[in-house]
Amino acid sequence: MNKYILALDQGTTSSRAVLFDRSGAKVFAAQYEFPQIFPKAGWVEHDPKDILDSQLHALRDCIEFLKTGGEDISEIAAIGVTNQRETTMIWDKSTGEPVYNAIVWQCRRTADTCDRFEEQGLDKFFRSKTGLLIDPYFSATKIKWIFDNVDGVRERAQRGELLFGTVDTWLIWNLTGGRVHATDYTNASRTMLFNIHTLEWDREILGLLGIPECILPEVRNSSGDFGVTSADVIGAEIPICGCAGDQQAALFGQCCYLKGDVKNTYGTGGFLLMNTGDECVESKNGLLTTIAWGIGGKVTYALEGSVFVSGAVVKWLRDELCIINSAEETAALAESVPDNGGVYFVPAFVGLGTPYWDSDARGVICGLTRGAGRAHIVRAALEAIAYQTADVIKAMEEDTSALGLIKVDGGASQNDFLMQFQSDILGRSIIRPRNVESTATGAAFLAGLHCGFWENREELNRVSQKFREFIPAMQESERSRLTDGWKQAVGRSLMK
Ligand SMILES: Nc1ncnc2c1ncn2[C@@H]1O[C@H](COP(=O)(O)OP(=O)(O)O)[C@@H](O)[C@H]1O
Ligand SMILES: O=P(O)(O)OC[C@H](O)CO
Repeated sequence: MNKYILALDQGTTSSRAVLFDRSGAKVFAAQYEFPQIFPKAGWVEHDPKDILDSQLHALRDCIEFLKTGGEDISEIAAIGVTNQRETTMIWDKSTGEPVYNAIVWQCRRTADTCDRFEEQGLDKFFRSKTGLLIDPYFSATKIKWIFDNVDGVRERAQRGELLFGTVDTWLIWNLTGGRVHATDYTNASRTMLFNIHTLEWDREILGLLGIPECILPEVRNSSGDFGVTSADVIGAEIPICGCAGDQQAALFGQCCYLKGDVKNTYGTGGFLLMNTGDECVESKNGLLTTIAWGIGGKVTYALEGSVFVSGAVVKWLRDELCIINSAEETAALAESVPDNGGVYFVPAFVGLGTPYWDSDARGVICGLTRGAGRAHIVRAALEAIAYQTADVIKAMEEDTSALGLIKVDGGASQNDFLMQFQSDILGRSIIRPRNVESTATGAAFLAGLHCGFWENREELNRVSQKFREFIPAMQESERSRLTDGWKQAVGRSLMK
C-alpha cells in the first residue's frame, strides 16, 4: 500500500512540494523561490520556465528524501497540484515554448482595457456570467493583451497552434509530457472566461475578447483524473488526482465542507472564502462569486473577499518604519500596553479592497497623542489586520446570513495576540489548525480522495483534528466602541 500523497504548491514567490502521510502529517517539504520580473511600474511577470524548474526541483527533493530513507517514488500514491491563480500563460503546442512571459495576477497592465469595458457598461454582463468584477487581476484581459501585443500570436492561436493555461495547466501539461491540457473548475472560475452557471467556457465572452476556444484547457473535477506523470520527466508514472487554485485548496484543506464555513489566510494579503454550498450567491457587498471545488461533476460555490495588506503591514513596520526587528516580536509588544491608546492604523497602501473598493484610499495612522508610542502603533497595525478581516466577514454574513465555523491559516495566523483580538472583535470563536499549511494540505486531500488514499470527508476531518480555538472574551460595549473608532479611521483614508 502506498504511503504518501505529494502536493505541489506553486505560489507567487516560491514553489513548494510537500509529502503527506496517511495521518495527514507533513513528512517532508522542499521550497524554492524564483525571480519576480517587473518590466514597468505596475507590471509583474514570471518566466514560465522558472516556475516549472523551481517546482520540479522541489519535487525531486521529495524523491531524494524517499530514496535516502530507503523508499522510492512508487510510495507516492498520487500528486495534487495547487497554484497561484489567474496568472496567464500561452505556449506552443508542439514545442512547449511560451510565446511570452507569464503575466502575473498582480499585474495591472490591462487597467485601460478594463476601464473601457466598464465604460461600455459590461459590468453586469461579466458579473452575471463569471461572478467576477471587471479587473486586470483575472486572466481574460491578460490573454487579450498577449494577442494584441505579441506578433503573430493571435493568428497562431486561431490556427490552433497555441495553448493557454493558468499555472496548474502549465504544470500538468509539462508533468504529463504534453499529454494533458486541462484545468479544474476553481482555476477556470478565475479566468473571467468561464460561465460559473453553465460550467462551460462562455462563447459570448470569448467572442468579445477575440479568444478562440481551441486554446482553452478542458475543465475537470478538482478531485479527479489529470493523467499520469511522464517517466521521462520525473522518473515514474504517478497519477495526478487533484488540482485547485491555492485559496480554494486552503478552503478544502481546512475542511470547510459545510455551507457557511469560512477560511481566512493571513499572508501578505488576506484571502477569505466562504463555502456557500450549491448556492451561487451574487454579492451586494463587493464580494466575488467563485467555485470552491468541483467533485463528481457537481460544483460547490464560494464567496471571496480580499484584504490587500494583511501580514504585509507587519513587514512594513519592520522594513520601512524600522520599529520592530521581527514579525514574531509584535504579539508581545502589542500586549505590553493595555489597549490601543486611541491609535488606529489603516494600512491602505494600495487602496482598500472588500467591502470599500477604493483604489485611491491611502494609509493613515490616527489618534496619536503625546502618550502614544511604538507599542501602540504595532498594536494598531495588528488590530487593523483583524478589523479588515471583520469587515469582509460582515459583508459575507450580510450576503448569506449563514456564517459557520471560521478557520485561519497563513503566516500571521501564528500571532496569538492577533488571533485573540480577531475572535474578540468578531465576537466569534476562531479555529487555527496545528498545521497552518492548508493550501498544500488541500491539494493532497483532493488527490487523496480521488485515488482512495483517504476514504471520505469524515476521514479528512479526523485527519486534521488537531487545532487551537480562540474564544471571544470582549464585552459587546467595548467591541462596538473599538469598531466605531476603526470606521472613523477608515473614513479618513477613503478618497471616494
Ligand atoms: N508572528 C507574526 N505576527 C504577525 N505577522 C506575521 C507573523 N509571522 C509572519 N507574519 C506576516 O505574515 C506574512 C507572511 O505570511 P505567508 O503566509 O508566508 O505569506 P505569503 O504566502 O503571502 O508570502 C508576512 O507579511 C509577515 O509579515
Ligand atoms: O501565491 P499566493 O499565495 O500569494 O496566492 C495568490 C492568489 O492565488 C492570487 O489570486
